[in-house]
Amino acid sequence: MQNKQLKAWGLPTNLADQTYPRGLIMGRVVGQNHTMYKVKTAADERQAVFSGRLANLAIEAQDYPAVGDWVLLRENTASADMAIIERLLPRHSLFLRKAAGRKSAAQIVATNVDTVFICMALDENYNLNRLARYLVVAWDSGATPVVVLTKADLTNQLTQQVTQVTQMAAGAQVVTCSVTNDTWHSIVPYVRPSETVAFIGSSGVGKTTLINQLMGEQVGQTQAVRESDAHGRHTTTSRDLLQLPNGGLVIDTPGMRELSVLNGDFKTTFADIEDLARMCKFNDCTHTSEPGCAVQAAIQAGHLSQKRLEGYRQLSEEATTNQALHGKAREDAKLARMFGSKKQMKAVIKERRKHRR
Ligand SMILES: Nc1nc2c(ncn2[C@@H]2O[C@H](COP(=O)(O)OP(=O)(O)OP(=O)(O)O)[C@@H](O)[C@H]2O)c(=O)[nH]1
Ligand SMILES: [Zn+2]
Repeated sequence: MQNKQLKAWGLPTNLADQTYPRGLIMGRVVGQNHTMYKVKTAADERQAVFSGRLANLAIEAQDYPAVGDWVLLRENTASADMAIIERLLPRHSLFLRKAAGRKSAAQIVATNVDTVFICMALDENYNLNRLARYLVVAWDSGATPVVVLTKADLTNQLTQQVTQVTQMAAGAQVVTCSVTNDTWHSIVPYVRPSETVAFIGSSGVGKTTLINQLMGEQVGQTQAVRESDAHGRHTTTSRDLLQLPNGGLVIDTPGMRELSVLNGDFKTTFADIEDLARMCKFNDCTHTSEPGCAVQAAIQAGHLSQKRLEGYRQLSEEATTNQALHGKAREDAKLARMFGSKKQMKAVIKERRKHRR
């Protein structure tokens, strides 16, 4: 009974079929504001905090609940309207990025997404390398990417751009839309009842505008918080999962100034290059000047662009660097947990050495 309502919110069969400890209530995280979560249960929508944070248990960003997650709640006897998220249920997709700044902490963008709309505007936002960046992260998330070229009314090179994007996004569907005419309908077939879609892309590409179109008559009721940024523009600052009139579920994400790659799926995004690389004479070919390099041969023959190879190289190097940094950040976090802080850790080590002498 309970499950039927939750299925409308995207509850997958494998989670619905499990038995859970008595007294726990299942729900989906539909909003988050710092440490406070908004959870939709079959009966209501309630505020909750995460037990892992209270107990200082969670170690990594991935261990925290995020918008899109399925969780188990425990009623809080001390405070009737504040529940506790006791358990985070397994995810079928996880969109992760490196948090802004030099520290290489991972940050969850959204979870349990079925289709991710990678939005790129056909104005000065148009950038094929950035698109590749979004694609490697999106393919890695487990969701299916669809490239949405927005503001089609602002370009006079539509055909050429669509061709370039289609080549770059091999394997992913590409649609164009504009809200000034009715072409925004091109995204509608991907928004199916009980399935979750997420919109990602730079700030200002028109994500919220598209969501408002999907909301139809409910325009203005999107709950995303709109705040003015430094340039006085309105921008999305919180993440929310909304139910559309057609039963589809949508997650708006704050615009990203930069999407740094932590984990990426290069096999899918750059399948052409990875296929060629397997035919190189040397296993560790760097595709620069080695004899028998199939990648360079493809460039000479005009089957592959040098620019694409450079984009591939840059992104995979970035992923390697970020993973190394991330590994170090994880190690530091572990030490901090064991010793309180790096300073304390050093004090402990010093103390031990003294005793050994
Ligand atoms: N010309 C044109 N303008 C559009 C189109 N879609 C959106 N815009 C405009 O672009 C601006 C930014 O749109 P938003 O929907 O707020 O962009 P966003 O991606 O949600 O931005 P963030 O919330 O900062 O991430 C607004 O002024 C919209 O009116 C379009 O198809 N054509
Ligand atoms: Zn090679």
